[in-house]
Amino acid sequence: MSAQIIYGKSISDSIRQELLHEVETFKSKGITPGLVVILVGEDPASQVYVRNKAKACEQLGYYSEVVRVPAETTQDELLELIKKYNTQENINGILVQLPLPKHIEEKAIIDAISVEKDVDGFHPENVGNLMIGDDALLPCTPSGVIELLKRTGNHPAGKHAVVIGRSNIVGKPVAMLLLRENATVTICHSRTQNIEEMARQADILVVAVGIPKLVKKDWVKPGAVVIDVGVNRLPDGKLCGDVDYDDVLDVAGWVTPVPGGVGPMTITMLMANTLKSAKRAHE
Ligand SMILES: NC(=O)C1=CN([C@@H]2O[C@H](COP(=O)(O)OP(=O)(O)OC[C@H]3O[C@@H](n4cnc5c(N)ncnc54)[C@H](OP(=O)(O)O)[C@@H]3O)[C@@H](O)[C@H]2O)C=CC1
Ligand SMILES: Nc1nc(=O)c2c([nH]1)NC[C@@H]1CN(c3ccc(C(=O)N[C@@H](CCC(=O)O)C(=O)O)cc3)C=[N+]21
Ligand SMILES: [Mg+2]
Repeated sequence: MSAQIIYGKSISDSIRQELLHEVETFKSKGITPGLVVILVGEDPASQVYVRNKAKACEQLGYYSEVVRVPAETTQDELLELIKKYNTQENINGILVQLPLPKHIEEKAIIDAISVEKDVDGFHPENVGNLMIGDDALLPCTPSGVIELLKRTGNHPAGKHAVVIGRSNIVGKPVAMLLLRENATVTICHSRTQNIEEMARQADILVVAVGIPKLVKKDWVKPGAVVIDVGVNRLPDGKLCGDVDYDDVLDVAGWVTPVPGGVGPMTITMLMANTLKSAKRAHE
């Protein structure tokens, strides 16, 4: 038996097609969604994401700006830039690429982005609304994971979901969304004991750690759905996930590849959030 592959790229393409129809209706009223991506410094990995985001904007006919500022930019300068885009009417979404250089306090930057334009869903008010279950701008990678599950018929309700990783960007919010979808959720992290055994209890295993090929076949319950959020650049320049894809292939029921799994969904959910924000701005 071999796992079914969850082609995030093609699911992402069909969601973009759905979005395109909505965008066209919206644009016929003379309104264009706008996104700005702010990139501090020259991190080559970030450059790729930024390029993919700009490409998605072009594909959907959004207005898009990419602002590149040097790594030495001060926190105050960055705050000024955010303030400008908070009030700029043709911009509905502001994304500041993380991580930021060490001299800039991430929290201060995230707090400064207006809640309505926080298309990453990282602002404390959006995080709070996610916890409470109110309609919020949801973080892109976590909501992309939920879409992948639902669109492959792997509905989380009643399932045991194990999330490995507890970052504010991925692990914690994906756990919260799975809970919202009525899964029973376990969160594992670097201090978890017997992590393999924990993972093996999962009907749905979501891995967001940042260690190449950490998860092997003995971490996976036969038939489980394995969602690999990890994007790691190997020394040879290739991308790989946090899951040893080839190893788990004959144990898992479903598995996402890297690249072509969660990554494209993240960008698509960003586009969806930007449209949502644009619609709200014109209600
Ligand atoms: N596909 C996409 O769109 C995206 C992909 N990513 C990728 O996902 C991965 C995770 O990103 P992010 O959440 O930001 O990473 P962080 O480094 O912020 O968090 C990593 C988490 O993994 C935990 N961890 C570290 N080592 C182990 C271990 N040996 N066993 C169990 N848990 C461990 C940490 O635990 P502790 O809290 O105890 O330190 C932490 O909670 C990265 O590869 C990143 O590139 C990220 C965002 C979007
Ligand atoms: N404010 C902020 N928001 C983010 O959402 C954010 C961030 N900062 N910092 C970095 C992480 C990482 N991330 C990815 C997005 C897309 C792909 C992606 O498109 N991946 C493609 C391949 C891309 C490639 O070739 O490198 C794939 O997996 O198929 C990967 C990773 C968003 N992040
Ligand atoms: Mg991090």
